[in-house]
Amino acid sequence: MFNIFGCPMHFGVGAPGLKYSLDYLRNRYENLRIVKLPEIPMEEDPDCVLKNRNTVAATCQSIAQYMYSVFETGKIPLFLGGDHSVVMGSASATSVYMQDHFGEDTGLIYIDAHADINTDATTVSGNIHGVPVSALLGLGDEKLTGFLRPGAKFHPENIVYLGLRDIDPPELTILKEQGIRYYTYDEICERSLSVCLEETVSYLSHLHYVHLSFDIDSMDPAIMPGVSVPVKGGFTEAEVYEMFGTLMKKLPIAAYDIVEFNQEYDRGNRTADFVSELVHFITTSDRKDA
Ligand SMILES: NC(=[NH2+])NCCC[C@H](N)C(=O)O
Ligand SMILES: [Mn+2]
Repeated sequence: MFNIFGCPMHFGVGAPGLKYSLDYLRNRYENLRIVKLPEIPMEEDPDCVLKNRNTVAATCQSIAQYMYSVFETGKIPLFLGGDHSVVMGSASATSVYMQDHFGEDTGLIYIDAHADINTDATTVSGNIHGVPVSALLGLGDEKLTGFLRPGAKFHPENIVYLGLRDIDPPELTILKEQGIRYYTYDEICERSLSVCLEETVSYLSHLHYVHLSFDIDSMDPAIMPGVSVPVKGGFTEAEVYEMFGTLMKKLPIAAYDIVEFNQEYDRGNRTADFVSELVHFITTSDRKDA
C-alpha cells in the first residue's frame, strides 16, 4: 500500500548530521524497509546566492522521478528527508502525476515552524531549505522551478500552512501577496487546533489530491530535539497525531513527507522513535483515500 523511501539531503542547509540520519533510521527500524535515494553532487557556481543549488536541483529531480514511478505502481509515497528542500522534488511529483493522469490540481498542507517561502532575492541564509514553497509556486531561481515540467506546480489558494512560528519579514510579504492561508502556532493555540483543522479541511475540500509535508521542527524542540533549525515552542506529540488523524480521515492525502530529522541533535532516540511511530500511525490509520 505504501512505499517508504527517503533521501539524506543535507545540501539544502549544510547540517552534516543529516548525511547519516536517514541511514540511522534505516538501520534502527529495519522493518520499515526504507529505500534510499542518494544525493547527487554537481559542480557549483561559487557566485550563486543559493548554496549548493545545482546539487540540490539534481537530487530533487531524481526524487521527483522516483516518486512519480511510485505513483505508477499504485502505492502511496511516504517520503523521509533530509532537509526540507526535498519537497521541491516530492511535491512536484504529486502535482505533475495528478495533472497528467486526472487533469486535477493538487493541494499542499505544510506543517512547519518556518514558511520556507524565501526566494533567491530575499534569503538571508542562502539555504535552499528556506525557499522550496516559492519554487513550487514557480517563483525565484529557474533551476528550482522545473522539476518534471517547467513552471508552477501549486496555486497559492490550494496551500495551507499549520504551525508557523518563525517567519522572516520578506516571507510575510510573499505570503500576503500570494494570499496564502496560514495558521501560526499562536493562532492555533488561541482558536484551538480542532477549529483550525476544520477550517483547513473545508478550505481544501474542492481538491481530489493533497500533498502533506511535515517538518519535525514544527514540534517543540524541548520534546523533539533532533532537528537542525529548532524554534522555541511548537506542537506536542498529541497535537501532531490529532492533525494527521483528522487530515487523513477528511482529506484525500495522496503523499506524505516527514523531513528534517537530524540525529546529531537527538537525545535518547526520542525524535528517531517518534518518526518511526508516526510512520506506523500513517500506514495503519483510517484514511480517506485519494
Ligand atoms: N525547513 C527549514 N527548517 N527551514 C528553515 C528556514 C529558516 C530561514 N527562514 C531561512 O530561510 O534560512
Ligand atoms: Mn521546513
